Amino acid sequence: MAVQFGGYQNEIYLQGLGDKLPPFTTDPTRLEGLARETFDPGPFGYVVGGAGSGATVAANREAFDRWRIVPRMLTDATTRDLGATVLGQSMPAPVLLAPVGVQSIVHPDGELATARAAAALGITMVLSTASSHTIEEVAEANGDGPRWYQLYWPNDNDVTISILHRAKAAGFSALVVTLDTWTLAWRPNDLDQAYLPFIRGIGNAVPFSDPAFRALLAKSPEEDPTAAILQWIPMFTGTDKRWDQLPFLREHWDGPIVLKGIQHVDDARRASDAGMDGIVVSNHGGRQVDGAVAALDMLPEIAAAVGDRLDVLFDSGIRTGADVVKALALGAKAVLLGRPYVYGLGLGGEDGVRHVVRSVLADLDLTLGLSGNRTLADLSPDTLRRT
Ligand SMILES: Cc1cc2nc3c(=O)[nH]c(=O)nc-3n(C[C@H](O)[C@H](O)[C@H](O)COP(=O)(O)O)c2cc1C
Ligand SMILES: O=C(O)C(=O)c1ccccc1
Repeated sequence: MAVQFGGYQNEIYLQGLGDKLPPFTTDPTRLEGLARETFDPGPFGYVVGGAGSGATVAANREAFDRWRIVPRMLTDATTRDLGATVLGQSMPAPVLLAPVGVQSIVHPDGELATARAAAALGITMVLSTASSHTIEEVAEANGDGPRWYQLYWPNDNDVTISILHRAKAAGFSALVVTLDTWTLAWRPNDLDQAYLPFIRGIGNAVPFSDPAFRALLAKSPEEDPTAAILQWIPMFTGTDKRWDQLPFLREHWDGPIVLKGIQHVDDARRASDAGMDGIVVSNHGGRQVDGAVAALDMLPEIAAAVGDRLDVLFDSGIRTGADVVKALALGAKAVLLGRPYVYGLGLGGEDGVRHVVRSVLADLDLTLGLSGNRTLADLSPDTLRRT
């Protein structure tokens, strides 16, 4: 049975009869403003921020704005099925939670809250290598929920193997390898406040918990946390990685592998030629290359080139149900939600994440139906008009 995500609408109206309001806004585009009022300036600047002038953060949104949905009438779309199959896994909706590091900077429960919210909805979470809680703790909080692991590919092979082992043993089913963040971009929001969470020892549990990494240190992370972090940072970003090293991951990861941060069609082809199972077309939410093309603008060409050979996922700029419709119509099988759920986490912990995700999914369900589409298979470039 398809989950009727649009039911959140009725639930909210009916709760209103008992004078109960939703925890905060149901409009994900207003979350940034709410977060600005409530988060500490360091964490807020970090989450909202982008590379350089912010041109690519803005471009990601402008790209969505150039596409409009063309609704169809009198179709059989009264009840929808948002079900999707990604990497052979069936999902109740084509939305995953993007890997976001150091979530404890916005809420003490961090990734544990995100894991619980995702599990409650049956939505797949992607856990960052830069998680504030250990791989094992997040897996426990996620319970029977579906989960993937995002790798920042360490330069040290023993550390990589250790992390992959732990993720597999903890029930993470797919590996998402992020390629676009082998160093951090020039990020004026963070630089102006001299704020970088993990260098302050906030938020990243992996360096402190991983036995293979600990074995490399002269002093334990408990004795000298700064030295541990300073050794971790250059190692875990994968500066020495090249295309010909992908077989190493195949050797040490028994499951599907997805490359995240693909923006050029030739890189998408290389991923496919390397036997990857999927890609995430993404510019990291505009946080890495200022002036980079909007991720959505590259999606149609990439989907046309490799969409029949691997699963094309998308992120960077998804805010509303309509945005999900647009990305799917342009060739994505599923999308990753980024900043909106992080704002939800900061505003309301587990319930806040749940509220944001339910809002996006309800909006998606209703927008899909009202535009005349019953399933995701009904979406195509023909659903949209470029304006
Ligand atoms: C605060 C923050 C931390 C992030 N940390 C990671 C990370 O650890 N690993 C990763 O692959 N992507 C990371 N990302 C990128 C997201 O996975 C995703 O690509 C991006 O948020 C999508 O853009 P959007 O938030 O504008 O939708 C981070 C993004 C933000 C906002
Ligand atoms: O800030 C980011 O975008 C990001 O990807 C990251 C990198 C290292 C640690 C935490 C998050």
